[in-house]
Amino acid sequence: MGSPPRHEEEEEANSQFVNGPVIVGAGPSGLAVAACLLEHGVSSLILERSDCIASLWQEKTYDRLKLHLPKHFCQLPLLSFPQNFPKYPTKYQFISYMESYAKHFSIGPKFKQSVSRAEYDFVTGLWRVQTQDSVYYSRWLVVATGENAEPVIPEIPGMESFPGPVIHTSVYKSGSEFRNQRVLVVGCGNSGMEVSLDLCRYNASPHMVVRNSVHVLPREVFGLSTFAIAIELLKWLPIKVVDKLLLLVANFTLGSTERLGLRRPKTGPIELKNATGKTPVLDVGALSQIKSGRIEVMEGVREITRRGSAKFMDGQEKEFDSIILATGYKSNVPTWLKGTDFFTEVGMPKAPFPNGWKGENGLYAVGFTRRGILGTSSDAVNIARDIVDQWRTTTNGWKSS
Ligand SMILES: Cc1cc2nc3c(=O)[nH]c(=O)nc-3n(C[C@H](O)[C@H](O)[C@H](O)COP(=O)(O)OP(=O)(O)OC[C@H]3O[C@@H](n4cnc5c(N)ncnc54)[C@H](O)[C@@H]3O)c2cc1C
Ligand SMILES: NC(=O)C1=CN([C@@H]2O[C@H](COP(=O)(O)OP(=O)(O)OC[C@H]3O[C@@H](n4cnc5c(N)ncnc54)[C@H](OP(=O)(O)O)[C@@H]3O)[C@@H](O)[C@H]2O)C=CC1
Ligand SMILES: O=C(O)C(=O)Cc1c[nH]c2ccccc12
Repeated sequence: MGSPPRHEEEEEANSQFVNGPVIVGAGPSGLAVAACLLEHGVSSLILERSDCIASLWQEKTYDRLKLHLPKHFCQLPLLSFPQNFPKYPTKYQFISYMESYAKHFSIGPKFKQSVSRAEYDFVTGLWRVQTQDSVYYSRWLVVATGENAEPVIPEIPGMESFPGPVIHTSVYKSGSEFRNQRVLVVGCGNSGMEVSLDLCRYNASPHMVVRNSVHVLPREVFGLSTFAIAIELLKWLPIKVVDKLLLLVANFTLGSTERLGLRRPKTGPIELKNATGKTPVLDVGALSQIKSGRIEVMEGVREITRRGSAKFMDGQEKEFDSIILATGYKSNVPTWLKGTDFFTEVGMPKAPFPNGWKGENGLYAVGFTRRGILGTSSDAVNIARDIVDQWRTTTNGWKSS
């Protein structure tokens, strides 16, 4: 029996130099960067932990999800949505667009490659990117793992002893699994609102926890997208004024949300989005279910009991069959990217938009703008231009010196 290979020999056998950037993540952001690079003749290697592109959309979203911004805000650079898509495409249409996008540019990511560590080697001037089976070396590392890489699971006392199912919205598919159930929905962002609405359609009884304040805006006003109106107004007016107008319109069309238990933050919706990343809820029907009492708004949860009830901050106690955590997502960058202070401890670029796309030594970040696909597109164009400029001053990606 031969002795087992030494660590360095093993690494040697499974390592490869990538003549172009390594992109981590085959979501919209990774694909957009790859496409913009190919447009200028630069190829790249995408490493993706799951076995498909756009895995967030394919595997972690509910059946009834539609884009809630009009389609022209959600398309990637260089290829538009098909003409026949509705104003608010379904998730299936969005996925089919992403599939055609990858096919159009012949982008073939390496699947089932979870990046566990990446760091810059100052000696060789290369990024060393480690997955479970290989090590890749490249001059450029593009982080495209997204703001929604991992679910946020809150620590609620007693939750582990709840007798029924406790799931995060990333595994919720449809209310059909919760028919006639009393369901505690923790969180009131877009996911909490839309899951609660979906549950109503299956005759479940959702109780939605609102521990704080929330801005709810109509998705449309007089047939025009509220988001599009805001973008237009921002070209002429300061944020504070646009926020005032949005709130006027929201109060006019939706009525006061405060009396429904949905207190508004003191800061306006766009100012808050810019400062904290907190996305306002764009209402697609949940509010009318709250008004009719079919969705009950509850205060923060104090404790979950092993008997299957939840105790709330206001002293109420209610029994539930299931719990759905609509508590949002987080970046996973700090778990695998080492030796750089470009990202904060929660895995977001330190530099504010629009400057968070470029780090040092060939490091880039795409899709961390808290501006959805719109932000992704802006980052992808900037990153590709920057890398292509370097590529052109080198031979085959190597410095010609
Ligand atoms: C329910 C929901 C609805 C949304 N709706 C909209 C909308 O209507 N409009 C809009 O503009 N935005 C929307 N968003 C925001 C969403 O983040 C973007 O649409 C988009 O998916 C971001 O793309 P991304 O490529 O940056 O991230 P992701 O789509 O999350 O892709 C990141 C990829 O990286 C992979 N990955 C992560 N870690 C690793 C690792 N260590 N190694 C290898 N691969 C890794 C993941 O598997 C994933 O495939 C929505 C988000 C959610 C959760
Ligand atoms: N149709 C669409 O286009 C949709 C888009 N999205 C997008 O996906 C992204 C993620 O949205 P979402 O999943 O809603 O996540 P968000 O981060 O937007 O919302 C999380 C919610 O959970 C609450 N929360 C977190 N922890 C606790 C806790 N311990 N107890 C009680 N409440 C808690 C938060 O409250 P607090 O504010 O107090 O922290 C907040 O209300 C957003 O950008 C959203 O716009 C989502 C669904 C549909
Ligand atoms: O739905 C989302 O999560 C998005 O990221 C889309 C989006 C980008 N910028 C916004 C501002 C207000 C509401 C939604 C978005």
